[in-house]
Amino acid sequence: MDFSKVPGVLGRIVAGRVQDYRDADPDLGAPRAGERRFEAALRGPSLSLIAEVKRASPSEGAIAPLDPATAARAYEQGGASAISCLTEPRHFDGHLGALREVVGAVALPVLRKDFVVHPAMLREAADYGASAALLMVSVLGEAVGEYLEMAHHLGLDALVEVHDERELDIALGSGARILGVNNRDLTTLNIDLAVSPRLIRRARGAGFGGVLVAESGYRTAADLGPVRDLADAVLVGSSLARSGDLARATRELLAP
Ligand SMILES: O=P(O)(O)OC[C@@H](O)[C@@H](O)c1c[nH]c2ccccc12
Repeated sequence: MDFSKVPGVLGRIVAGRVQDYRDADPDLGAPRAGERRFEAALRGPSLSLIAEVKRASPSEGAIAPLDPATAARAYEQGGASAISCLTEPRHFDGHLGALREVVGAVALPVLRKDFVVHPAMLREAADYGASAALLMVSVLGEAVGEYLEMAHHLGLDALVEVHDERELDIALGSGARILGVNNRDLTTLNIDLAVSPRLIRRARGAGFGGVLVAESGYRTAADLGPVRDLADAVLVGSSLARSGDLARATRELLAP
């Protein structure tokens, strides 16, 4: 695949990951049974929360020096339904070891949050105990369908992420069961909370029956209003990570 056309900040992050995995073995090995734990955790009568272990980001720089296992436990105590763990090292201060620590610390399903550009990244996610991996249409384009099959081969759920109508149409055609709509444009880092409601309505209108996740930029319970009766789940990182009391911040975010 040619990733050199990915624009802006996202392009720079992706270029680093392409380098990191240039010589990695693409072999996935034998098929593994899928438990679909991540998907199941997000379905439910009320809005579910995926709480993210996020120590830094390109838009905010250092966020908080979280210990991944401690942070994940606090999110679990606060009522999160799943944990997202960033493993990208250069821009998000994540690492693969954090994934294993988080998986060992909580009973909740864990998402490997990274810029997947190589099959080995999915094999690692499964080897380190993740229940799911992020696949970004802004990075993979039409190849997202192949990556989805690889994730399922490994027994992983996939959160297929989109940011605009064109990406959504690719995701809908890929066979994705879990769709995430990112309010943040990763090429410019601008946030617009109107993006998730708009694309979630479009996905439902197109007959999508899977799980829908609104992502990025949510700080308060009030912020969740526009997606409360629309999305199955929200993905929140920075505002929880920065709060100083992660369990309490999680509880307050989920309070209706
Ligand atoms: O910190 P926030 O604004 O609550 O956002 C969390 C999450 O949505 C964000 O970290 C994210 C969404 N998609 C991504 C893709 C790669 C890296 C990070 C992300």
